[in-house]
Amino acid sequence: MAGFQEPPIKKAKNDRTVDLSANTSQAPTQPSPSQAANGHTKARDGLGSFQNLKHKTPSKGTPQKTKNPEHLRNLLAQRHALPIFPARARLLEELRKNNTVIIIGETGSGKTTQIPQYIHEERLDRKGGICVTQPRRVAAISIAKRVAEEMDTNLGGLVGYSVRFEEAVCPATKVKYVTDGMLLREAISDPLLTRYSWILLDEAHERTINTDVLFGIVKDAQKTRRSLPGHDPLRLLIMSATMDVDHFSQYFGNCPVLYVEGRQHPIEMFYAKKQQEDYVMAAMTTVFQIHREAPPQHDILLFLTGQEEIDSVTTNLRQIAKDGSLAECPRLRVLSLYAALPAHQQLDVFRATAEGERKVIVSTNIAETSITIPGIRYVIDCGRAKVRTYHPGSGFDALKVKKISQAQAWQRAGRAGREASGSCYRAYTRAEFDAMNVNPTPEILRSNLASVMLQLLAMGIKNVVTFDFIDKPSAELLEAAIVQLSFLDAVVIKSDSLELTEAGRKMAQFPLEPRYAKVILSGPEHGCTEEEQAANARRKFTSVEGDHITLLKVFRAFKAAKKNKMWCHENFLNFRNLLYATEVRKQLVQVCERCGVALTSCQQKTDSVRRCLATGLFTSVAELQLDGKYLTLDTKQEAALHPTSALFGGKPAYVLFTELVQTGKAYMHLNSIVDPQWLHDIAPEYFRRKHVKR
Ligand SMILES: Nc1ncnc2c1ncn2[C@@H]1O[C@H](COP(=O)(O)OP(=O)(O)OP(=O)(O)O)[C@@H](O)[C@H]1O
Repeated sequence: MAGFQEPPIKKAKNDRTVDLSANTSQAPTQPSPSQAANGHTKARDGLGSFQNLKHKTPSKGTPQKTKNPEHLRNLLAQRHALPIFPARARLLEELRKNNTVIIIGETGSGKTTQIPQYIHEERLDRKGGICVTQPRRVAAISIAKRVAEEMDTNLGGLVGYSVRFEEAVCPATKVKYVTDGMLLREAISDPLLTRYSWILLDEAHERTINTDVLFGIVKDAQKTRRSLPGHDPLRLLIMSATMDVDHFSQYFGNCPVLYVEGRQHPIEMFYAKKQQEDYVMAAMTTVFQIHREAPPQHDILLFLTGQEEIDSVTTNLRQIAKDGSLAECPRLRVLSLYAALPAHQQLDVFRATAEGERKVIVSTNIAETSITIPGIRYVIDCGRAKVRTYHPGSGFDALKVKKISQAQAWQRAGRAGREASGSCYRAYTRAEFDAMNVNPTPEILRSNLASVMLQLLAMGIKNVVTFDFIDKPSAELLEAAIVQLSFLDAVVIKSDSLELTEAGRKMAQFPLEPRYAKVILSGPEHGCTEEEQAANARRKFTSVEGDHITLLKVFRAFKAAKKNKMWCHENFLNFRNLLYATEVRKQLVQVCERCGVALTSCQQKTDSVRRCLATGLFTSVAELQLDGKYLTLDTKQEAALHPTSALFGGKPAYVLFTELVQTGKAYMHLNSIVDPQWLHDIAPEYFRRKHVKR
């Protein structure tokens, strides 16, 4: 990189905030984590216990870890050194007084890990558990692990987590970290969220679609619980390091805003002296500058935009690390981190480095918020992220690299300086930073809303259009979702409301997009429920490895090989990914059983599988034109087969695609050949209007 300058940075504090750090000399004497856990064990079967979900740990009582007193003392000292600790008493006082509060505190001040523990230690969770949402699964899992350690309890006991297709909870779980999507799902069966006394919506500034919908759900649940006799109050905490405080406070009935001052470890900020033409090159150069100078075990976190870029940079970094001129430097362990990696691989980044080693983690914005990665002292921020925007008119998702917001830049910087002082290198100038948007655009204003709308309907919210959104999506987006759901026969449109059909009700039970749920529900009709689950299971963790039937064959072969690790190795298949697919499939089978969907298999008749896929994805079909190009039937958009597709190079007349993504050109991902006659059978009116020949 051309060089960095170091301007003074100090975030302005909002005028309306209450500074909790004032008057903090009277820090309370806390019970030790183990005392707190023990004390709580007695109350484990009280009203506040969670529903009995899948157990990863023994469900009897609150399992205790083998104690290591010194380690515990050390953890307790770390907790006491956090900026939030001196504010504990005042914070709790405010929480007792107010049913809803907004908490703003610097990254690393201790909001996510400490506040739930304070609530628990004071036994304010006697009547219901504490649920903390996170936008991402890797955060939910890793924070739950840390908090379980601090509370000296096994993960899945007093402290647990629940993310899609994976959870570690038991009836005694009191502090539960969940993805926002999971809490939304829970609200379908329990709209008043009765098993919780406390809901903490963390990283509110990120404005993920699920968190935005949760704002409305929890606000309504709180109001209804207040008005119904026999319900305990629902306490809400909205947390972040940076957010549009006035907007949020207004939405939540002018609730108070509490400000936790200070950070534990300083972060030195560096900006590029001049604008960088090639941010990837600039970032890589910075990695090696740091690598040459920093002591081993001072690790580096590099933020880039997407999987392909990250894969290419990790390959390059590994290559360059072999260079003779770096022989004196620590060994370099280069790791990738992005959403498409399976959970176990994502969690690899948390493993400490060996002696004489340095790890470099090259990540998307998946590592931007909440997490503490041990060892990270340096953050390099490219200032960009890949942003998905749905275009209702053309029906495709555009995936574009865009500048991040200032709030995101602060979050990225906040991943350094968590265990000790750190540095953040911004591959952009101070002027470029100043020109960034203050906050990111809420996802709900730029996403396909079909899934969310189905969930709201399943919760009994009849008029989705008048739902109390903090920021209302456009009429065009809402309309597009209604059209998609009615094509899937999930809803019927009545004069002023939407009504869920029986099929729609079932679709809402699946932790999948409505169109994939529809595919599974059509399984029995085509005698292939089992195959659909396999294909869907595989789809969860890979986007570009092949097409539906190829994946199905892989999955069947894996089962036939008795899930053998060596077999996977010999066939260049990822064993753990296939195991994960098996697990996902098992869970989808459970949902099918709950919904009364018969399990059938079409064996070798794989055209039934493709036909079944078309029942859910029939609006995602492209037709070959005379000039050899494809046009989507739905919106007449030009699209190409992605080079990774098994169909690439061939010219089938009709192609069903799973995803249409515009990166420069619009590419169809994960494709299957379909017969136009099937399309007419599935949705005659739709395809007649599209002039599809039989
Ligand atoms: N897995 C971990 N290993 C080591 N230290 C940790 C771990 N998790 C948390 N910590 C320590 O606890 C501190 C507080 O973390 P916490 O996630 O509660 O902060 P936060 O205020 O919620 O930050 P953010 O806004 O970035 O989410 C961290 O800065 C770090 O010192």
